[in-house]
Amino acid sequence: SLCGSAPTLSTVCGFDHVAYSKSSDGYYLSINGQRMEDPVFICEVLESYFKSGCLLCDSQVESWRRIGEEYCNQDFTVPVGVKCNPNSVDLLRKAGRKILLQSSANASKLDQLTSKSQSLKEELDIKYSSASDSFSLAVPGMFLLCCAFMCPCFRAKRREAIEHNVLDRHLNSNSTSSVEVSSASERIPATPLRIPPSPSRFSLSPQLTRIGSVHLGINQIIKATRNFSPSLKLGEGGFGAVYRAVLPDGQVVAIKRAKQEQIPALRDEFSNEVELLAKVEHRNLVRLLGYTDKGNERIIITEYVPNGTLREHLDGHHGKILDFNQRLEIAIDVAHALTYLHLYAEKTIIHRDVKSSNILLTESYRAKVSDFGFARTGPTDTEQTHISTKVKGTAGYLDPEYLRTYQLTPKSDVFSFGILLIEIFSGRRPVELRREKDERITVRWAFKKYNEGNLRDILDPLMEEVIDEQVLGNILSLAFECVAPTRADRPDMKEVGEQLWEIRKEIGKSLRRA
Ligand SMILES: Nc1ncnc2c1ncn2[C@@H]1O[C@H](COP(=O)(O)OP(=O)(O)OP(=O)(O)O)[C@@H](O)[C@H]1O
Repeated sequence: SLCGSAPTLSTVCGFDHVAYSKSSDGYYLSINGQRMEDPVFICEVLESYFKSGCLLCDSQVESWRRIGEEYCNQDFTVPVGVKCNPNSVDLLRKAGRKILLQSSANASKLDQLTSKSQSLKEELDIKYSSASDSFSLAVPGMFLLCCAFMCPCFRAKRREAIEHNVLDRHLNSNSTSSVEVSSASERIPATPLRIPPSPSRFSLSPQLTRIGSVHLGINQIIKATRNFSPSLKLGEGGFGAVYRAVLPDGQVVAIKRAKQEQIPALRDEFSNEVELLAKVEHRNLVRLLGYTDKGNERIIITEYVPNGTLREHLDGHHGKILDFNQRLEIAIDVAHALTYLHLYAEKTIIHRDVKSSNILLTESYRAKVSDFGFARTGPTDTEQTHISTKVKGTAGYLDPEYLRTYQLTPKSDVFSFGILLIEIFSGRRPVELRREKDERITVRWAFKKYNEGNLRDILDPLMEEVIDEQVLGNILSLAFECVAPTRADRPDMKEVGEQLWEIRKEIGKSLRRA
């Protein structure tokens, strides 16, 4: 069978190091040390190999063809005139250049960006155990970095995993969960800039017991939440369940209780959230009021934000649909919150998990950024441009450069914000696997529409207003700047906030003129 012969399925076709390995859960492909898993682009890329002539050089071409047939349900016929090309890297590069000439520089950047972030997104969705035996093949990086293959023999199992992890997460549930790539810290990124993981995650200090304005013992918390009554449960995230509670003085708070079974593993996350929340005070950030770190309980008490999450509103779960101005105000609020974290908090704070389910809304539709479970303090030393750390965050919002290098900077939040901005105005989640193939990656789909001049197609169809195309264009081009594949090309959060503010001012002026 194909899988039986899989370890001999080796191709030399370029310069990237690609390992086809076996682990306890089946076969997988990794490129330059990165495990890859991408059901969306897999067939596109396979096709591109055939078209380039790359796979034709491979004695295993028949096996590859069978993968195409079985996995993609497609017959990858080789285009007439294409011959085995051992230098297909050049060929692919030329193809790349042609694309570059055809579209704007941004278009090509975005192409790389979306494909990379998508493949890595999938990688994040499924955690693997480490590989046992492996072999290598080399293929053109430009395409392969974007994508991955699957052996048909592990297809069924993989599909199950993908369906479970990705479809459930993105389609069947209303929230997108945060994940951690636990193997990341073990990998050596290909960068001379890498520094050892920073010990800057400071531990709980005695002063912290004095933080916040709410001091409750565990018994008082049990009373306030009616023994963590399911009827008071607001939701559940990676850290644990969140309850609404009324304190004896009438104050309404949110109580976040760590999952019992995960307390040892959550210790870092708990202290992280507490310490960071304790240091921030901004009207667009959820305020920490108190915490309990006793015995077998880890509990955080925060300000209660009464109007649900941004994602729920985009899904129409709260009845009224957010109008254009409300969406713009929400985007500005989030930009302000992140600017504060990056620039004005006691230390640079990188949120690392900016997403629509972490944006809570007040009754007047002002946004508050919550969930600091993954937040990290940024570089402390002015010489230092980044910190190196495990990759954490949520699939679809993750900065591809951070994924590749494990170097975290505030620009990773800028990337997530760009994805969020498109989500806010399109209503679409970053990844929607139930859509047509070319619409699944929202940022890619939006960029195509934008380039074709069909800006209005991007707008959330639930919004009934007619939006000025110039305004919409300005918002979208800002979002595309934020999601530039390299952080150097992204604006910082302060500039983003200022640009959004300008856009709002322009809207005000044109309304006055009308
Ligand atoms: N301060 C709050 N006020 C009101 N509701 C809240 C508050 N904090 C959280 N919630 C509700 O509880 C839910 C779970 O929140 P939590 O921050 O634990 O997880 P999440 O962001 O949905 O997921 P993950 O932990 O995977 O990022 C939220 O979706 C929201 O509905």
